[in-house]
Amino acid sequence: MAPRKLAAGNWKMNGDLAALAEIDALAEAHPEPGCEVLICPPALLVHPMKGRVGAHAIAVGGQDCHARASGAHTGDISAAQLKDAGADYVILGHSERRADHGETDAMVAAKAAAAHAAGLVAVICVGETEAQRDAGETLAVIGAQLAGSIPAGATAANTVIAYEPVWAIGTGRTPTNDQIAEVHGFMRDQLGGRVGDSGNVRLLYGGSVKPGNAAEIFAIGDVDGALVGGASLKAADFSGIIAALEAAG
Ligand SMILES: O=C(CO)COP(=O)(O)O
Repeated sequence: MAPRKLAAGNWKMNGDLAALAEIDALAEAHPEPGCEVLICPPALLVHPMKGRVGAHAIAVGGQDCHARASGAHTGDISAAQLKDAGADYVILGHSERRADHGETDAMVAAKAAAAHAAGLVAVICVGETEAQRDAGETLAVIGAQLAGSIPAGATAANTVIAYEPVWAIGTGRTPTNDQIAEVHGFMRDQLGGRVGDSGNVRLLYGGSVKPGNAAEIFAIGDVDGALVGGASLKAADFSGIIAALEAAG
């Protein structure tokens, strides 16, 4: 059976063909990773990255897809096209997409349904802003995002949930362990009855995860891995996070 825990890298709008050398370094550092390893580069790099990965156990994913299978949608990419290019995953509903492109929960759910139809695992992102946390609305916000963003037919096999507090992304700030544990426990409860095999859905934490704080975060109950931005760009950094997840068992 494949390892259940997941170390996922989100390169965002970073990287070029030369950056694919990081894949070689990662594969060398983790010839047989004890957790699942995923990198989501910009769409243009999905196919060359998949080629670079070769037979190594590193999965490749997209960072967004359109809700439709094909058609007159200039500049967009379908889930089937990502799959065709070698992707096995797609990140959906990242807070940067929600902010920059006005993506709503309903749009994220439609994209996730398209991803499932194309055979991709959807990594659905949720998370509160700092103002929402300060107002005591965190669980209400996360509950509403989960209710609206997860499509019918979601299961532990085709869906991963990433909790990414907006205020922790790229800031070097992270929630306390208790705050992460509270949200992850809440999410596990919310998935019950709504997502198939909900106890096995991978729940990732994302937001300023680094080699130096990864072990502490992975020791928190119901944290099944991480969605990593900046620290996924260099193999040396991402490797430290993968090692921490492997050690967490
Ligand atoms: O948004 C993130 C991953 O999707 C987190 O980004 P950072 O790890 O750079 O904070």
